[in-house]
Amino acid sequence: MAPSSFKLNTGQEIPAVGFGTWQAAPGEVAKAVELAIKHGYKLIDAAYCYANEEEVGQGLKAAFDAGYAKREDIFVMTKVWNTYSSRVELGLDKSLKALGLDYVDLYLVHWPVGMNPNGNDDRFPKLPDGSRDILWDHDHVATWKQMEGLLKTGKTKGIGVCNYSKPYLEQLLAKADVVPAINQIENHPALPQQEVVDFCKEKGIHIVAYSPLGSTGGPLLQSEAVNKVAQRKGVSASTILLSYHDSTHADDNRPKTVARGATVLAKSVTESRIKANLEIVDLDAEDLKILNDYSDSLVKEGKVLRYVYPPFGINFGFPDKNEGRSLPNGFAG
Ligand SMILES: NC(=O)C1=CN([C@@H]2O[C@H](COP(=O)(O)OP(=O)(O)OC[C@H]3O[C@@H](n4cnc5c(N)ncnc54)[C@H](OP(=O)(O)O)[C@@H]3O)[C@@H](O)[C@H]2O)C=CC1
Ligand SMILES: O=C[C@H](O)[C@@H](O)[C@@H](O)[C@H](O)C(=O)O
Repeated sequence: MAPSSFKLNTGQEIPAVGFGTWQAAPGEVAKAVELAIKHGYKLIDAAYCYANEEEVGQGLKAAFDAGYAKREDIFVMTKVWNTYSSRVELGLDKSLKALGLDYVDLYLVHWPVGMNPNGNDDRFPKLPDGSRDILWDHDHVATWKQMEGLLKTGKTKGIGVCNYSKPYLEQLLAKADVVPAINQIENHPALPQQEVVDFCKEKGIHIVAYSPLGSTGGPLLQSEAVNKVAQRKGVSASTILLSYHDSTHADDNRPKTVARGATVLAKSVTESRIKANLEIVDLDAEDLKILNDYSDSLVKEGKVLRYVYPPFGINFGFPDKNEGRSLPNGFAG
């Protein structure tokens, strides 16, 4: 049986399946969050950068007012955006105000990068040539030190990161007093990211997989390997892509490689999909072999599919993206 939650290194329980809010447009995200909680989601993922936290907050309030859940039963996480990387408490205060909450369950670094806090836009400052206004001397470890300071404020119960590769995590852990509770990364059979997944497991950092369907429009739903498993199981391709993360050792005889034991976040503003995405099935060794063979072949051919890679121009240390400039305390190359 797939687990319904995982224990973090903070002692908190994080649900196995969560609800994403990126690109959920104003006008639809409040209802989507309310419906998600109504149908049983216990984890909501937000971010300052999504510019829709106020509506996410309205959805939370509507769900609480309707009695679908209590605040303490819902795990809420949000993220500090890059223009706030040197003022993380201000970033958190703004998110809490927008969400209408007095604490979040996890506060995350969204990307290990700083962007000009005094640039021409609050979220996406640009230079005259149209490129992002990056702080090239930004030290992502200094941001983490500020994150650690938040724990004593009571405004967040835990802290974590997103989009950290193994080399970046090594830099962070060398100077950290608090090990991140989670690393939220793009993860699916077409981007297994085994290097960072294994490293996180070794360090007690829980993986939260984003864009499990391949992000906008769910392109991975067309994958042949995924559909083959879906047919074997008599379920939809989306159920397979979501179950891929949650599968653990129901049966200890399974090869270790099948146990990802990660939390997965899926986004939808469509009620039928919101409901359907809660369905998790147990994948057996043969199912996982089909998916893992697909992953292995993409890795071997250098053809993994990374759908979310914003144009920062920075080398974040992911093996499939060895390009861009390095940051101090970042990827050494
Ligand atoms: N930390 C980070 O940097 C990142 C975090 N995230 C988080 O992860 C969440 C999930 O990732 P996201 O990139 O949104 O992409 P997903 O992989 O969740 O895919 C979302 C897309 O798939 C569609 N969809 C959802 N369910 C189904 C279904 N059952 N059948 C067919 N289509 C479906 C949605 O359409 P529709 O809504 O129209 O139904 C939408 O177009 C984000 O919303 C965000 O919270 C994501 C990216 C980066
Ligand atoms: O969380 C989702 C993604 O990371 C998203 O926040 C970024 O891709 C952002 O839109 C950007 O362009 O930098």
